Amino acid sequence: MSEPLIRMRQLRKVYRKRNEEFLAVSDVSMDIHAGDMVSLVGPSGCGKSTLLKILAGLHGHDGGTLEIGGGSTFQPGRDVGMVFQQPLLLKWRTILDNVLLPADILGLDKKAARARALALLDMVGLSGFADKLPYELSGGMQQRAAIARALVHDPKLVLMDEPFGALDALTREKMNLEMLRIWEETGKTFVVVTHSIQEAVFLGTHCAVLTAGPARMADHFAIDLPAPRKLHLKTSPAFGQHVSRIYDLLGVE
Ligand SMILES: Nc1ncnc2c1ncn2[C@@H]1O[C@H](COP(=O)(O)OP(=O)(O)OP(=O)(O)O)[C@@H](O)[C@H]1O
Repeated sequence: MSEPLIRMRQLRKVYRKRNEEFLAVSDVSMDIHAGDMVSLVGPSGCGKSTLLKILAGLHGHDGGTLEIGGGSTFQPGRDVGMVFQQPLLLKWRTILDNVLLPADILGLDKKAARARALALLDMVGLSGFADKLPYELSGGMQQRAAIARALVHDPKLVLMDEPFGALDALTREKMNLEMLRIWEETGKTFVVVTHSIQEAVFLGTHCAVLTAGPARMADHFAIDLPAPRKLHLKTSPAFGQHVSRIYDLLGVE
């Protein structure tokens, strides 16, 4: 098998404030290969966002090893796209200009970036909305614009922190399907944090389960459900078995 895009071994993160120490992430070990869709699931406070921030280069780590790039150079600013729980669109910029923001910051060729942004807006189903302002779009549409923004500079790795947590249940299910389609079309590596065990199983080719108190990585396993995944898959015994496995790991009866 090819070298993983990300290799973590006994990764550990301690937050320090004056004399206090708080172990936020303990002994996380896993390989993530290019093209994987990895879901990170676990209870509130177990260190999911911390792990994402380490992968994004926003935080360092205190122990263990992290190798990103699979042998080639990897610059977090250039090679990572981020999606957050809220779309965080700039309200005075049009949707197109919001999507172009990373390209502007990185100083990419304007003409090529604009063409790519328009193609991405088309891919996320917002082709008629390039000139609108964020307030003219629904929450789900804004989050789709945020996904296009995360892809505009053609990153190798897309990190998503609870991307659909603020959406209603039905929109969230639709966005799950959209996201799987976008992931398949782009062929990129996605790491997605979620509180939802069902969402973790539905989206992931692999799932990492983290537990709190103490923070640790409980398991990391492949989710070998058939593609393309449709919502009815959630009623299948195989889907239920993966969900049960995560319930057991999290100690939920
Ligand atoms: N900058 C910080 N300084 C000190 N402690 C922090 C900091 N950021 C997070 N923590 C603590 O580290 C632990 C893990 O936080 P983190 O945000 O990674 O958890 P999470 O699993 O993403 O939680 P949630 O699902 O609620 O967003 C929490 O107990 C949190 O209080």
